[in-house]
Amino acid sequence: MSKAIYAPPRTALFLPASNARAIEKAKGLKADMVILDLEDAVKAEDKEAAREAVRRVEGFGDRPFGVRVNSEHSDHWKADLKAVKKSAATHVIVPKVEKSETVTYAAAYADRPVLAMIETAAGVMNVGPIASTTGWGVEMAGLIVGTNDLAASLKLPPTAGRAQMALALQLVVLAARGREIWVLDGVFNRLDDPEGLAAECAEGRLLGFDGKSLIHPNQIDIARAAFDPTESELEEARALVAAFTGGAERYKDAMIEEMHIDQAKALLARAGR
Ligand SMILES: CC(C)(COP(=O)(O)OP(=O)(O)OC[C@H]1O[C@@H](n2cnc3c(N)ncnc32)[C@H](O)[C@@H]1OP(=O)(O)O)[C@@H](O)C(=O)NCCC(=O)NCCSC(=O)C[C@H](O)C(=O)O
Ligand SMILES: [Mg+2]
Repeated sequence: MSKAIYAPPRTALFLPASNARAIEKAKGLKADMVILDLEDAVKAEDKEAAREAVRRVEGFGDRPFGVRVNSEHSDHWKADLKAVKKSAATHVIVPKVEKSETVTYAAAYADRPVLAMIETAAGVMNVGPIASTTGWGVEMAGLIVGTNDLAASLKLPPTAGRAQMALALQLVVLAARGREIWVLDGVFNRLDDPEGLAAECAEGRLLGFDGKSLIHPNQIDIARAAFDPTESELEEARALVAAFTGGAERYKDAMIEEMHIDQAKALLARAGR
């Protein structure tokens, strides 16, 4: 299968592969990536029909289209990977990854670039090798944090928040940046809390995530705005690039060097996507 090159998604919308209405709706939504779920969002009795839907969907225009399979410990693992192979999906999303071999297996069976979900303590402790999986035609596309399962795996009490998983989030970002692959933040469960979502997206961007995984259409615009550079960031980047002549220089009240210009150019390129 020929593989297109995509920019890292700011917004990756999950929806149950068993929900035909949501699949139709997603075609007209502005999420950068659409992910059909075969795992937690699909009831056991609907799994086969959901796989059939995955095989039938023609795609979502020129956007990346992922399918999340059930985990390697489930009875659905191989059937799901086979369905992905027969589908128009551009990526396979593998949940609860704890070792490189899982990525290798999924890549071989689904014949798609892999986004590995890191959502257990064991996955976090092994995230470096997982992000570095190579060989056997594996294309490691990126990492997604699964914050709900991670909270359960860490045995966090219901009152815990993101602060209590900060180290895990940062380890995932570090592993992805070390391999120059995508890294997406976990979902925000509260459907009617736009301020809370905006705050969590802003925090995710500050941590270095490329974008956020989403569960509802009303989350798309908020997440997209949070992960796009602001006008003042862009103005500052343009001014910095224009001012720089080389070496170490004073710019306003700070020292700038080549790496600051590279960062500014990357920001401008991101805005021009
Ligand atoms: C969470 C929901 C079950 C809420 O459903 P509902 O209350 O029915 O939504 P609304 O009535 O507000 O929907 C309004 C319209 O929008 C469409 N819709 C809703 N959600 C989606 C969606 N995700 N994609 C596309 N379209 C969507 C409805 O069909 C309505 O359309 P219309 O009929 O035209 O009015 C539901 O939002 C949902 O199922 N969300 C996705 C759930 C999911 O995929 N979960 C898996 C990913 S979560 C995850 O990965 C967690 C991770 O593993 C971890 O451990 O953290
Ligand atoms: Mg999960």
